[in-house]
Amino acid sequence: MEQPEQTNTKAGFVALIGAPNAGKSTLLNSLVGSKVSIVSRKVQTTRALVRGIAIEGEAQIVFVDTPGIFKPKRRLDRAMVTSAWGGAGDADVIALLLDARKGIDEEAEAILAKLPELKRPKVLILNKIDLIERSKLLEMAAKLNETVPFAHTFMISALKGDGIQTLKRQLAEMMPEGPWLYPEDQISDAPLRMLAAEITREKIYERLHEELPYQSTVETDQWQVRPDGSVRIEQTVFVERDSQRKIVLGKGGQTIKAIGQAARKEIAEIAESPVHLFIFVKVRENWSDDPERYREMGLEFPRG
Ligand SMILES: Nc1nc2c(ncn2[C@@H]2O[C@H](COP(=O)(O)OP(=O)(O)OP(=O)(O)O)[C@@H](O)[C@H]2O)c(=O)[nH]1
Repeated sequence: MEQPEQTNTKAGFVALIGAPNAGKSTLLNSLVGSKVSIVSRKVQTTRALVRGIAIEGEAQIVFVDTPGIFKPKRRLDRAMVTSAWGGAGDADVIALLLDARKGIDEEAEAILAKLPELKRPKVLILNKIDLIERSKLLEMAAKLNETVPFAHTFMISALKGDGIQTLKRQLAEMMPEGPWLYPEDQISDAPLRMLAAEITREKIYERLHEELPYQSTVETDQWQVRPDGSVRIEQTVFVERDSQRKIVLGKGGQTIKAIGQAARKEIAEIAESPVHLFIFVKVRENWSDDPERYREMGLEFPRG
């Protein structure tokens, strides 16, 4: 793994919580770089989706999205809200991103009421400060800090780049010491790999959720850009029993074929290039107890 040789590296997860339009994508783009914008498509079935990986000095900061927390609408979203909060609870830092111009609306209040349940360090990020008077901004920050004790409050304009460097530096500071979670040469496509896995998982779920509730996980093992610009992707679906493997494959491989076709189409859209997708189905007992599988999903293995 390529990373600075010193032992004082830091790495961790930041759960970025923000209502639609708060400016999450804009912020991630300026923290992480251009690649992440490709990943703005919402996959709402996920527990925690890696949206981008930023490097600041010796620190690697992995931003995960916790979708569905704000006003979940679809049935599946509602079912995932509990675990989305769980995902945020596993993060090293929880960052609440609010549109300062909107003030503290109903959605923000609902989040603020739940935040204290998560026993992790929290930071407040007030975005779009270019659109609001300073006195109003300070008033809002004070009010929010009365409700929830935030470790830090940042006032930024994601669009104009104001306050971004300070935010990045402070988040890096807050990461726990430890080796980097992703090798440097994989950083740019890590969110895409993860998203591609999520898409395939979504397709499996859509077709088989009655027969296969939460018993499969998907990993992207290979993401190789070929000279003609197409991408060769290999994924593995892990199930817990051979009977489940048979279900995923279907009669004469029909089910996995249909899943693969649907997934390939969507992955090609996010990759913005033709995709050759190869899916393998493997039985691995107790994958849900294996820390490595969690890391692959961009999650920390639940402690205790
Ligand atoms: N004026 C101003 N506009 C901003 C700022 N940050 C984001 N915006 C705008 O707010 C809108 C929503 O921004 P997005 O980054 O798409 O926000 P998002 O909906 O949270 O992102 P998703 O998670 O992808 O849905 C866009 O039109 C942005 O240009 C800011 O600091 N100032």
